Amino acid sequence: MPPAWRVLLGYVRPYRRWLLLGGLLSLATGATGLVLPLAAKQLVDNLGDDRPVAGALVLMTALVFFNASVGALGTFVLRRTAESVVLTARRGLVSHLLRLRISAVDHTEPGDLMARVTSDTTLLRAVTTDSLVGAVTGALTLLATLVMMGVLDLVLLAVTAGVLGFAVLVIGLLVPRINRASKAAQESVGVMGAALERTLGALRTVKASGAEHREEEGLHAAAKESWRASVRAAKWSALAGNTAGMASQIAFLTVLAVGGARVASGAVEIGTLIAFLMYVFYLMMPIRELVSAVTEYQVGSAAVARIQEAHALPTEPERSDAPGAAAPLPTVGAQPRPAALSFHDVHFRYAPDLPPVHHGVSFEVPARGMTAFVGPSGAGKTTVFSLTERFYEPTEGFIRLDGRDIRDWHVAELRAAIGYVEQDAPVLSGSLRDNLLLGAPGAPDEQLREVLRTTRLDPLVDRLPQGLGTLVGHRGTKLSGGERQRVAIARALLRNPRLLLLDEATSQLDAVNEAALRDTVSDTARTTTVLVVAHRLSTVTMADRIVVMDSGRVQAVGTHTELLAIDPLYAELAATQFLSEA
Ligand SMILES: Nc1ncnc2c1ncn2[C@@H]1O[C@H](COP(=O)(O)OP(=O)(O)OP(=O)(O)O)[C@@H](O)[C@H]1O
Repeated sequence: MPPAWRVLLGYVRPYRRWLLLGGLLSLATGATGLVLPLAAKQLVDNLGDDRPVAGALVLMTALVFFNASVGALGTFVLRRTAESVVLTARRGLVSHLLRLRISAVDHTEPGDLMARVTSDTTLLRAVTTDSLVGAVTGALTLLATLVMMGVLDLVLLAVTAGVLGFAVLVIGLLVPRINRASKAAQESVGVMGAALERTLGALRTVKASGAEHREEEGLHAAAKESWRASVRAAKWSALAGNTAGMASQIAFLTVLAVGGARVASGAVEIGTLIAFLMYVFYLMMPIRELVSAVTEYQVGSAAVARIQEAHALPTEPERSDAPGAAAPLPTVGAQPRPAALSFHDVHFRYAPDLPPVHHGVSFEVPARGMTAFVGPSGAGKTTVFSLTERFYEPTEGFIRLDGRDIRDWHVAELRAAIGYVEQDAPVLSGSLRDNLLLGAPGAPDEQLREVLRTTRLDPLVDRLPQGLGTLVGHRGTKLSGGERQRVAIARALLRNPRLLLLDEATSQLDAVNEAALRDTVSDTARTTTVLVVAHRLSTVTMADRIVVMDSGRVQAVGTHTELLAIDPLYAELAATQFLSEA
């Protein structure tokens, strides 16, 4: 992984002009601060020599106003740049997360990823202004102040440098501690995000299980851990900040004492000592800036590391000759050609440390018609769909859609050809219309009405006060299980798929709706290739072919009647579901 500063510079690059402007304004503010002591020296000298002081007073007033207004502008420009850096990081991360491989998502916690997008990116704000700009402006101002001090009196400069050198040593010891504590603090925010997501994402189950207290304890413990880590980081940062503050004060007092003696001995004038003391006072600002640059950099680099970790998660493969091409949208209105699907000796495991799920799966599904996949739980039926969608890649063997290896398809093109209804028929929060048009935003109203009729959703839409505009709640909680499934099926049909994958799509429907949907599927199968995974054989007895799977292998293929005669597993499944006589 590249070092944090290089990543940060990458984020900042598009805004370098703004950053430069902000930095210059900060420097201008610092420069006026440097001139002020000279004006004060002039004032004191003039007073001592009984000369007019009006000029020095006007200069000092002008400098104070200039300092305030340019300072405010500089702060605003830097803040704006920092917000832009946060925006760039967030956009980059969100775009990356949306393209993640499903296999990578399987190993992450959505709550932790959310924390990386929201909380970790926010920390870049401070690191941009305080670290990048603060380090440069702070160092330059510090250098300029030291030069001015040297011009005034070298002995007093040596005294100041001695005190500050000691502070730098102490702060150097604290820096690694700040880094470790910051990393732990941000990780604990991620852990808390994951814990929250787990509980709030299944609040009904938590309540039904009477587990509120246990979940509460877990969340409180995660919050406490986050507090503990942040407090540890705050402790080291405060110590570093105050070491710098204390060093400035010690320098001030030492200069006062040594300077007083030098004034008494006539080595320096009183005006010079006052100007020097003002510089020691002004020294505090760049020192604070530098210390905060160092501490914020530790916090920021921990955040950058977490953002980079998320960026390192693998994204989906795209066909090599079409990298980054925009996803083609499904053909609106027109009925596309149905596609054939075939698996050729497909072997697959979800992860290298997990047992294989497919041990050489082969089958051929011609274009058009309905094919059902049946078999015991865990046989690998849903995995057939996941591989067809290219959520995962087979470890051996290959899959063809329409005679073409699916690896030769652009992923977006492949998915545009497939309508997929997942096992738990997810519905996204938003309106019913948003959900239906998720995959086909340009679908004409006529087609939408047609699909609503086929999926028997039209009475629901008529009943709802806001019709298609009705909000369905988080994960569609305001809909019944059957309604959710029908919404998911309608959504898939609106994409005019060439291949429709229905996973347990009818399991939550009542008898009337199930029969209606069976008719819909049969109708669709006349113009499209339909694959159905079903446990209830009643829904698939009329399929053109049934693929029986067991333990990651295809055991038999045939029609319901053929399989009853030739396949003992199918006959057993049918017998347990009272379908043998069908
Ligand atoms: N994302 C995943 N990561 C790891 N293992 C998985 C994953 N998804 C499924 N599996 C495992 O793969 C095997 C096959 O799962 P699959 O969902 O394909 O079976 P299925 O035949 O559809 O079962 P069911 O009828 O119960 O839905 C199971 O043992 C399951 O535990």
